[in-house]
Amino acid sequence: MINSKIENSKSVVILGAGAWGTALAKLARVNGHQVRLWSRQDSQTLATVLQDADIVLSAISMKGVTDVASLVKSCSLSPQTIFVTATKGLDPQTTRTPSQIWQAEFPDHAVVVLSGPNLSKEIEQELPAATVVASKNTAAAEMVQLVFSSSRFRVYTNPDPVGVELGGTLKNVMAIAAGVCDGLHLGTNAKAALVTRGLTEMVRIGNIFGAKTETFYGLSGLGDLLATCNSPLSRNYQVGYQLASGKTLTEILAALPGTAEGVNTCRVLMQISQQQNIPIPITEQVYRLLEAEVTPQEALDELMLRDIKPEYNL
Ligand SMILES: NC(=O)c1ccc[n+]([C@@H]2O[C@H](COP(=O)([O-])OP(=O)(O)OC[C@H]3O[C@@H](n4cnc5c(N)ncnc54)[C@H](O)[C@@H]3O)[C@@H](O)[C@H]2O)c1
Ligand SMILES: O=P(O)(O)OC[C@H](O)CO
Repeated sequence: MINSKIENSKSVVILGAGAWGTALAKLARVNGHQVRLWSRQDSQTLATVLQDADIVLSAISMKGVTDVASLVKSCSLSPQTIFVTATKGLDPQTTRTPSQIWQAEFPDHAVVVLSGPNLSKEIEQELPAATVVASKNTAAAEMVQLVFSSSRFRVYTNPDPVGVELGGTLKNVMAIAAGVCDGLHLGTNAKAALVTRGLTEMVRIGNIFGAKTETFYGLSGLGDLLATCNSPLSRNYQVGYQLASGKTLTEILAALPGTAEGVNTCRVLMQISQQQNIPIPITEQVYRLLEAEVTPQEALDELMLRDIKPEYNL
């Protein structure tokens, strides 16, 4: 039995009033919590909004996370305030994840990652969904679990924050590839191969960050990969689908509602792959396509004609 319609109502501040911040605000409000939604256009100062916050949840696009985290640092907060990050991206300057940025700014606070197969339009329509909240601080993750759990939003805890965070981040690049695959009408076999080999590539990158392999087989990895690679509601999938139809990236992004984080993530992953010398062939072809160095058909041919090899390096 979920007891999240708490006697003990929490004060939740959500930073970022875009599609995801707004959907998460609604979920916490339905459970009886006091929710304040802040965006950079807000007439109230951030310091006023943050007063007495039990939970500060960031649903800011990756490009704003570093600036907003340092803005929050200039405000006064209780030492018990829990930070939650729901951003799915990587910092292009440092290659850090959003939780690593928040934890570096607030080393004495608990930081929780929230990530899963959560297309915000479906959640706004009150369709059932599940997600994961992950932290090294189990009590903090359990508090966030209670705040958001309901009969239509099932929240699991997990002790591998970076693994949970990277599942949601890395699948965005695969969703661009899946959109291309569907846009080219390559069929179900091709899509299954792409998603499965994509997951192998996600695990390879995740292990460099210290993420656990098994985390990628859960909701935040495989789960979000399946949702995003199969739904036209995904902005990342839309980028790939429209690239396959011959549009340029500039044209696509100009008309896209909201953020497609996979574009920036793909560029950051290329830096990591060069520094660490790890093979990420699908990501590399998505990168070359985004940079207009190859056509969708050429990217496909490059992938199909790579050296043949065993499925696993045992
Ligand atoms: N929409 C979804 O279905 C969904 C689901 C799960 C996770 N996410 C992730 O959540 C994040 C936000 O996605 P979204 O769909 O809400 O995007 P969005 O484009 O609808 O909203 C982004 C928000 O970030 C804010 N922002 C951007 N740059 C900023 C800056 N420099 N300073 C302050 N604020 C800034 C914008 O004002 C806006 O409020 C992304 O990382 C996305 O991957 C989205
Ligand atoms: O619209 P996208 O591609 O950013 O995907 C949204 C969420 O990450 C799905 O879980």
